[in-house]
Amino acid sequence: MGDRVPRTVGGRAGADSGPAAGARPPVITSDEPGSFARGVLADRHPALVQQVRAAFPYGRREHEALDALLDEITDGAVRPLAPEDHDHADWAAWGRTCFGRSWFEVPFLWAESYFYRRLLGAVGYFGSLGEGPWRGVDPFAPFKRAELRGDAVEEELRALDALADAPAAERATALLHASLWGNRADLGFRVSAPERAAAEDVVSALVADDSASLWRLLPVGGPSTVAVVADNAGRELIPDLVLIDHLLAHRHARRVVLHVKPYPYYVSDAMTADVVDCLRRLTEAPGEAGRIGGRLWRAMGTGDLEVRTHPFFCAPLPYEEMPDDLRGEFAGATLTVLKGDLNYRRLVGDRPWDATTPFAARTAYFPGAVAALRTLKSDVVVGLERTALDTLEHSGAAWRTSGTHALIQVRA
Ligand SMILES: O=P(O)(O)OC[C@H]1O[C@](O)(CO)[C@@H](O)[C@@H]1O
Repeated sequence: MGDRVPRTVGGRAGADSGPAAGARPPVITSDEPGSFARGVLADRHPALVQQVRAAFPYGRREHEALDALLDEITDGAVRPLAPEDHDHADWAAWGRTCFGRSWFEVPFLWAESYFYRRLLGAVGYFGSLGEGPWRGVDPFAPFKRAELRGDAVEEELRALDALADAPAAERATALLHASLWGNRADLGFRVSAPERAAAEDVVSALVADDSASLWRLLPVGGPSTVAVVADNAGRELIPDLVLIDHLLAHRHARRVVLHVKPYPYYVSDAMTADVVDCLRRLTEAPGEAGRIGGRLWRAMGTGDLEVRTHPFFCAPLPYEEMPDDLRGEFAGATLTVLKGDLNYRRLVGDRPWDATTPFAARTAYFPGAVAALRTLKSDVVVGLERTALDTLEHSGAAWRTSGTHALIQVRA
């Protein structure tokens, strides 16, 4: 990993120092029985190891490494990367306070992020000493591919025809909501919680909706550059791309920069290869979807749409600790849109905040206007009205983690 990702702050992954640390609740860990975080580490991660193992004809070396990882994440202590690993120094700094401890005791966000790094290592994604037959083979590609070819995507693409002639404002709202709810289609979320995936049938609700502020920041014909920090590929990235096309075609933005992950992460997170797959899926579709795909393909060629990546997107750190080059990048955007649950946790901090803490206060450090589009799939949330919060808390539903609720929050 590059030197552009801060290393000196690594200790903070396990501690509570840093700017304005005073009033912060402690970072979430996974040691509380029955907690959401514990379920992810105790159930979801082991299930994912087995799914990846079953999806490829890996050799003995990869199977042994997966066995060792499974033992470590269920019963063992967190082990560091091997000294010869390309990113050993980064993780040595970020994990300084975590190695040797139980996976359940260290910060949840750190443990998840490091789990994905270790899983990639076990299946040889980074090769050994720059070599290796499984180098660069995305272990999650079969799941992403199946989703992209599935009936749900087919139907969603067909539905674009009906929207093509809708008034611009109606279309804008529909596409913003499609991008928002696309975040519920997250393959990691489905690994051990099919009952949650079935929550698609449940009537969904917005717990905060600052969409009017979002559109105010992007007046038609303005010189705006919009940064979109993508989350999942497939069923989320397709509506993200359709929204981006709308921003460009209706002149809400002159330019869009789409930020993706540099390597496979949290199962279905989008990388450049996934953007290409989605664009192909769009261009090969009939009707409006195909036209949108064609426009986006051309926008890539002219630079109106640019795809970028940065090692920080796979770092176990909050955005508050982003490196200067990324800070500069976001500072230059009219608006940065962060998609998804993990980006939200990294944006506001992975801590059990009082849910009425103002979103603007938690994101004041962010360089420029920022919007979060997220379905709620973990405990962290801020920016709620007291009455809305009380109603949710009294509902008895798992509204924070089940993906049935969503939010659009904006800090101008
Ligand atoms: O794809 P998203 O929306 O970032 O969601 C990923 C989420 O999945 C989990 O890994 C498990 O639910 C969360 O910890 C994380 O926030």
